[in-house]
Amino acid sequence: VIHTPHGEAQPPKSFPTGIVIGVTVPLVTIILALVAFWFSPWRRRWNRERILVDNPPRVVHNAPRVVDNVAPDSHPPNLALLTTSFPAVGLPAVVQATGNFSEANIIGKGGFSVIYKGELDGYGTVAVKRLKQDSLSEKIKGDYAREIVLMSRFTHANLVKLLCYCQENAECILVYEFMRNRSLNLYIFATVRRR
Ligand SMILES: Nc1ncnc2c1ncn2[C@@H]1O[C@H](COP(=O)(O)OP(=O)(O)OP(=O)(O)O)[C@@H](O)[C@H]1O
Repeated sequence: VIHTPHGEAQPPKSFPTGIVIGVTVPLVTIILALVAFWFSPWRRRWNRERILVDNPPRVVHNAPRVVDNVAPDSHPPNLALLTTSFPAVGLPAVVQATGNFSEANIIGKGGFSVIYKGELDGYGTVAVKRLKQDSLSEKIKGDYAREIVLMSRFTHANLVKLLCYCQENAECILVYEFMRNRSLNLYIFATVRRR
């Protein structure tokens, strides 16, 4: 209570409601938008794009062409793959590496794939990303081919290395270097945050 010179008691002055609402509502909206963005797939894509923009591709000129790696009796490779130079691996080798895609070797699940840990001849410990058969739409196959074309041209500390691929018997499989002990997100996003 505030006392005037005349001794009359006056109620304490508060901020006008309009100002309080005018400041609080935009502030809360901005905070909610930031939280939503932080957990959204857009942030992941944005981070990936920043890595690619900051680090232009290093084109590999001397790797063997994909077409040289395709066994004569296997399916013809996707057209997009012919434009790249990248090692393919046979399905029997991947089956052996993952213990016939054993449940015990599953280390992760993606939206369209299951990821297995494996020991692949010539590569050592690897992560095998096997696209789910029920997810193999034309779009997903296109994304798979694009991932091979793009990843075969990039080498960067923040990108998990794609070692080879397997496209046989309707299987679409990507073989990556195995990242030990930690979530991939930590590898992918950590350096971007430090910048
Ligand atoms: N190279 C790797 N080394 C170790 N673990 C891996 C590797 N790749 C994937 N994983 C494991 O699998 C999980 C899912 O992988 P990832 O995030 O690549 O799937 P995704 O991109 O969601 O899949 P999709 O393309 O099907 O949507 C990861 O969180 C991680 O635990």
